[in-house]
Amino acid sequence: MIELWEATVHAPDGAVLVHPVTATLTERRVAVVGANGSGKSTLLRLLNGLLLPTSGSVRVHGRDTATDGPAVRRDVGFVFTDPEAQILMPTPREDVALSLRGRVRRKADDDAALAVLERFGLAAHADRSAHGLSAGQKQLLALASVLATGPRVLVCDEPTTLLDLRWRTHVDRLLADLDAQVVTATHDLDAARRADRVLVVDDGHVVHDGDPDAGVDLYVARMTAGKLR
Ligand SMILES: Nc1ncnc2c1ncn2[C@@H]1O[C@H](COP(=O)(O)OP(=O)(O)OP(=O)(O)O)[C@@H](O)[C@H]1O
Repeated sequence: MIELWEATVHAPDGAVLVHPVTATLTERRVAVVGANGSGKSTLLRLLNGLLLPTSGSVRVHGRDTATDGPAVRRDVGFVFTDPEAQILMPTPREDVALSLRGRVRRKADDDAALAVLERFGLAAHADRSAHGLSAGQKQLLALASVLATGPRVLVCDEPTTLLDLRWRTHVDRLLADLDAQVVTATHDLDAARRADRVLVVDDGHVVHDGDPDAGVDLYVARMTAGKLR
């Protein structure tokens, strides 16, 4: 469960990037939609304490991101739009194994890492350079490594943007089947309609919070009518 109470984000120059948001997210699948630069990523970064609200609070499973950041981040996995930001090791196998084992290296984890990579179509690349992967493969690796940590909540910032149709479908299914709560910022409106709850962000304001179809319809109407703030 994620609880935002009057959570607000100001830029250093005082501009309001996220206007006060109060919401209790209990649904398993929550989608966040909005135009480029509307504040989706900023809102998502609040959810694991990557960014702290400048006023108000954010709690995950009862823990405040401001006072209990490390514990929150153990529970909340975050998949960035740019996979380069989270590939830490030279090869895919090592990257996933690091997530599985923490700091102690064990052969069993290297084998388990290969099984994880298999699920993401990356087994053949397990021992090649992670930075030599294609953009879509890097996105799959970033997702595989985060899922290997077994998060209770997964926050994804446009996780399928770089993927071809086959892998987008695969990742959509995989996310749908996870036990973890998943909060996703997405420009894929069909995926947003399949969520349990949709938040629409417009110029830092949450202008809809609730029914997915109504939210996506509102977003499309605002975009096509040019009624962005
Ligand atoms: N540290 C910061 N200082 C000033 N402005 C910022 C800062 N971080 C983000 N912004 C601005 O806040 C706004 C929202 O950015 P954000 O990345 O949250 O948008 P987004 O909805 O995720 O966009 P996209 O769909 O393009 O990824 C943008 O105008 C961005 O330039």
